Amino acid sequence: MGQVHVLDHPLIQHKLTYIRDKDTGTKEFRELVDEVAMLMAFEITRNLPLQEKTIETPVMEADTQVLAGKKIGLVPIIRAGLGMVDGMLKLIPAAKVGHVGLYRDPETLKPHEYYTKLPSDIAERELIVLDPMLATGGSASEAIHLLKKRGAKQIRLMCLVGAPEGVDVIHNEHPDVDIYLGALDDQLNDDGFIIPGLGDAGDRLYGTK
Ligand SMILES: O=P(O)(O)OC[C@H]1O[C@H](OP(=O)(O)OP(=O)(O)O)[C@H](O)[C@@H]1O
Ligand SMILES: O=c1cc[nH]c(=O)[nH]1
Ligand SMILES: [Mg+2]
Repeated sequence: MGQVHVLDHPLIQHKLTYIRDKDTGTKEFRELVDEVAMLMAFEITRNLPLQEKTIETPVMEADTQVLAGKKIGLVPIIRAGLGMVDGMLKLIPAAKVGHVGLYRDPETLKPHEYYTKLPSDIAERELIVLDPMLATGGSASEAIHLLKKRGAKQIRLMCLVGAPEGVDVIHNEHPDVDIYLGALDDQLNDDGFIIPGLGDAGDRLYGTK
């Protein structure tokens, strides 16, 4: 079964508080999501492989390390996942970006795909699926199914806020996928919203309420 990592760095938790606050407006919300994505990128890249490199410092020769060049792919789930891309790219600028467009039907809560465009070499890349919200898990699970159908082999999922229901769905349907969250919240309400959550991430990012 995949692991769940709650990234409890104080800066992430502090910024998440203001992301959750209903009085935070669109501009600030977008900036905070960008910043938290960057901080989460710092944590999620801890496992990147290094290789030895010998250099000359001004004083002497030194055996040091540089990134081994593992290929990364970011896959935001449109719309809300787009808000996390720039923050990730600040720390992983060489990553390629694929897009999966899904919306959740408000009645059935089932995801509907409307757009997919991926780098041609996803099978060779470690993919990080981005979406601020992991609620029922339907959207993230569908995105991961879709990536696997197109050849993806290594996938991780990164969300700002998750519900236990969504975590269970990913564990059951994709036991090979580790999940990285800013917070694991209590549960879903009757409308399928995470509580306490932060509301509708896409609407808050783009001001479409
Ligand atoms: O885990 P789930 O129950 O599937 O819910 C989570 C999904 O719902 C939201 O997207 P939404 O459908 O609102 O689309 P949007 O990003 O275009 O607003 C969110 O960004 C996730 O993609
Ligand atoms: O709480 C939720 C659940 C699904 N989608 C959101 O944007 N927020
Ligand atoms: Mg939405």
